[in-house]
Amino acid sequence: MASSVVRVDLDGKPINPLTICMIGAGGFIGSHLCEKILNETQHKILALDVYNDKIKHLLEPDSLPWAGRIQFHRINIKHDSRLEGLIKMSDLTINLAAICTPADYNTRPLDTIYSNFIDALPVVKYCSENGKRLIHFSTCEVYGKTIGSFLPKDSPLRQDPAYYVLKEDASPCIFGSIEKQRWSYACAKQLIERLVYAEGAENGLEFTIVRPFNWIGPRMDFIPGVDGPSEGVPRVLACFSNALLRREPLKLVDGGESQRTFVYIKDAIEAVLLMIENPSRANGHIFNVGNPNNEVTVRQLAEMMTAVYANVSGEPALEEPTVDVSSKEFYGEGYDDSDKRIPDMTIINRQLGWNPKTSLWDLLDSTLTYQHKTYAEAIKKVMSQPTTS
Ligand SMILES: NC(=O)c1ccc[n+]([C@@H]2O[C@H](COP(=O)([O-])OP(=O)(O)OC[C@H]3O[C@@H](n4cnc5c(N)ncnc54)[C@H](O)[C@@H]3O)[C@@H](O)[C@H]2O)c1
Ligand SMILES: O=c1ccn([C@@H]2O[C@H](COP(=O)(O)OP(=O)(O)O[C@H]3OC[C@@H](O)[C@H](O)[C@H]3O)[C@@H](O)[C@H]2O)c(=O)[nH]1
Repeated sequence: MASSVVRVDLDGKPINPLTICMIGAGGFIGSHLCEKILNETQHKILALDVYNDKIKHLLEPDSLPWAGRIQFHRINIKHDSRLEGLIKMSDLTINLAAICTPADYNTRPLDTIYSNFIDALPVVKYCSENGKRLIHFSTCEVYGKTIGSFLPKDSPLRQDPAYYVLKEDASPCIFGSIEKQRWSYACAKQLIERLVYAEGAENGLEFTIVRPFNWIGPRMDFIPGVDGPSEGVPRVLACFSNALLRREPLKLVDGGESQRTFVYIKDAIEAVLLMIENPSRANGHIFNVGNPNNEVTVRQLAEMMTAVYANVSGEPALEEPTVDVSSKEFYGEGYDDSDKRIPDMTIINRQLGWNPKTSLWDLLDSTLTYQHKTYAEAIKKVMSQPTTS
């Protein structure tokens, strides 16, 4: 519950209640951010999205303690004249709306580019023209590949952090060729970052850019055939959860050699709340938000999730828990991958004093407990239905 004690910022100054226009509030990150803001602050939320399933529990019933502080607007920002008015009514806009599943980047590159660049343009423009603060969600994918990935496999320099740690103000953005349409998303996100940055430099827009590094946890994406299309391909957490729930082998794309750092959504959301409530420390900055201590290869992630799920569900793991697939088979033509993603934490540490807390084992334990509770019965039902041939 939000306490009546006056909240203070990192410099000890009282925080006035804000009205926040949150675009994409019905998604994975948005749902956790809404929950946190409603539970712990007095801020008001104008929640914009095309869907609200993931925030239904925050909207109903009317007797909820924060009922007057969240208002849902079913809006597609591609074409809705209400957008500017809602931004004008707010102190701060947070833009989370995007197509952000890799399976779409090379198969629906136009939708990906429109969603991540063109559709975000009016949001930036309305904030700039109306003197409103903007927190824009970008991605760690803007870094693309590491410099180290271009070194010979046996080069000792590959072990040198200078060749792989990703720094907001120093690392280059390295993408593949245009035929590798995987990079359509990263490229669109990079251009909108540059636009936001330029609005800050030329027109004084007060902005913060967030680069999430694989935030994971409950409510991420969908389970194909249960709360999303059967043929849909979500991000890796939901792909692996789906396989575990169905007792099918986890698919390792191109050997599962790529590396990722995973951060627990609840840790990451704390960083976002610090940005919201400390504008003087957050404005004008780009922040990596990730957990450099939680690095694994995708193969290791599969092994850990298999072990944790066996524990959570009480069902023994499959004898052959993984299977290799090529990226062409899994994602189609034009897929490419980031090799390694370690966030440098200097800027977020210095400006906001934020550090992630949760280990990968712990976050997988709570997330897979949620997946099992939420989906195990539904999957049994789906799997017992006769398939149409
Ligand atoms: N989850 C991560 O680890 C991660 C990593 C890097 C970047 N990001 C970025 O963070 C943001 C949120 O990601 P998420 O994981 O919550 O994704 P998500 O898909 O769960 O949420 C995005 C939400 O935006 C909504 N949306 C999309 N287009 C819209 C439109 N035209 N009008 C209104 N609503 C629209 C969707 O319905 C969805 O609810 C995205 O910008 C994404 O690129 C996330
Ligand atoms: O079933 C699967 C799914 C995915 N993978 C692999 O697992 C890795 C991670 O895949 P994810 O689906 O989580 O997506 P990525 O980490 O590549 O990109 C994500 O990162 C940052 C965000 O901007 C986006 O949410 C998304 O682009 C990739 O190497 C992918 O090839 C598998 O091996 N098997």
